[in-house]
Amino acid sequence: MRRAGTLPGSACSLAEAQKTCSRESNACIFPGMKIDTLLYARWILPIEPQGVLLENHAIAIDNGRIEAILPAEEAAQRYSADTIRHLDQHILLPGLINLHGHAAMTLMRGLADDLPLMEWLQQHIWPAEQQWIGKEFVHDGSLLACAEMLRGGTTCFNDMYFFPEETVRAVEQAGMRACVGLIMIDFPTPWAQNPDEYLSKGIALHDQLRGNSLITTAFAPHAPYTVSDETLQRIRTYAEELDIPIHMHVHETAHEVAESQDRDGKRPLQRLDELGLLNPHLLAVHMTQVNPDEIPRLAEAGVHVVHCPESNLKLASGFCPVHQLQQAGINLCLGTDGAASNNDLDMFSEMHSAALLAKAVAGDASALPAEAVLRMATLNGARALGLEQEIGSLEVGKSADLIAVDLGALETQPIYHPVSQLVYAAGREQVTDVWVAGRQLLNQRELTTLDPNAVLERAAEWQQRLAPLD
Ligand SMILES: CSC[C@H]1O[C@@H](n2cnc3c(O)ncnc32)[C@H](O)[C@@H]1O
Ligand SMILES: [Zn+2]
Repeated sequence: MRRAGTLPGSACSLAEAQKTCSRESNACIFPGMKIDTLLYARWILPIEPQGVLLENHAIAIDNGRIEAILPAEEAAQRYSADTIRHLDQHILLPGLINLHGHAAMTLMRGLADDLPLMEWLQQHIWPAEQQWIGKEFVHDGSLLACAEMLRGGTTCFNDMYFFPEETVRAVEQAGMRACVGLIMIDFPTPWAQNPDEYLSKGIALHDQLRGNSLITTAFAPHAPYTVSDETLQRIRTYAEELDIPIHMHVHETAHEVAESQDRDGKRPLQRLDELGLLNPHLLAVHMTQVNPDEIPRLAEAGVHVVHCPESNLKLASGFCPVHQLQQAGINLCLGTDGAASNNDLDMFSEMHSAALLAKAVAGDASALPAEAVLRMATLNGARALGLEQEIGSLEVGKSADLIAVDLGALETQPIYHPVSQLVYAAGREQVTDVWVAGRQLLNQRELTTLDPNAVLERAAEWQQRLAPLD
């Protein structure tokens, strides 16, 4: 790991200033340039360039974007700001990106535990969804999810759930960033009755969100076992036309693969390949059942794999071979899945679990080191969502989506390697501050956009409705 002063911006010559600053004029060379926010931090982990950790640097933020990253002394000379923070025992890093979840399912947290996937879905979750989901449910559950994610350092999430316009409403209230799923499942639900209705509602939402700087869309066919060939082909065509991702549960369990072999005489991945879905639009979630001969095909096709270690462990779904996938050059991302199968939306514990599990599965203690898992939880996720130019790393010109983590707590002392502390020792409660597009959404652990008491009240009401306590 290289340290200190390796990013542009460490010297204040005009040439450097022009490289460092996003503004076109040479205004940066005048001391005291006015910006919105100046964050001094003990450490900054930009993620890109890889291997860089800056010490005693500052991030200048203006108009929602990263204006400069530079040594603290230079920042003090160069900028004045409306908001200045001294984060003396903190590390600043990009906001975490949760690449798979069902936000509204926070309201089903703990409703049905200790069951395998299909029993959990068919006997508990789907019947509860048929009875309870609606606009209010999805809005309230999504708001609870946004509050939980923000307090845990997640600034962006990729979602798949019914009534996605209500998830959008919650995300807008929270001020977060999200990619909402245009869902598809081959049975009628309170959201839509048939594939045509699912598709037309999804495309209408996509049209409505055009130009939204924080919320994007992806097609979200539920899984190979719940969506027909015909519908998958339509989705492939639309995804290419609109240039948006396809977010899907794939090869989650051995049962899914065996059933597909019985029904179609082929594994789901082969079926998806024949339908033309193995391409860089596809975000294949779970992937616990992967044959060695499928890996080169996934790599060649540019498929992104979303690893959800805790949900896979809890549902006993299996183990995703992350080390092998990574060695093949596949873009690996990280997701929590919904709170009904995890049972939290904690990307810190997800990183911890991913790093440990990868070593056990590969039988190799060097598999998935801390820096690699942080990249999965940030830049790789941004890449899968087509947002690599905007978020995922702290780079000049990118959106100021970042978090501060206090490493001063006794749980993360002493500090030999801050990056190791983040993955192997820190907890989400050490996230103190969160910004999305330069706007502060968590300030010293206080949510700035959401009222936690109101969110809690609604969650308690839903719990009464779903399963009244005696
Ligand atoms: C079409 S909306 C999403 C749909 O997916 C269900 N779901 C939640 N978690 C999982 C999982 O791990 N595998 C498969 N399906 C899952 C959720 O309850 C909704 O019905
Ligand atoms: Zn899921």
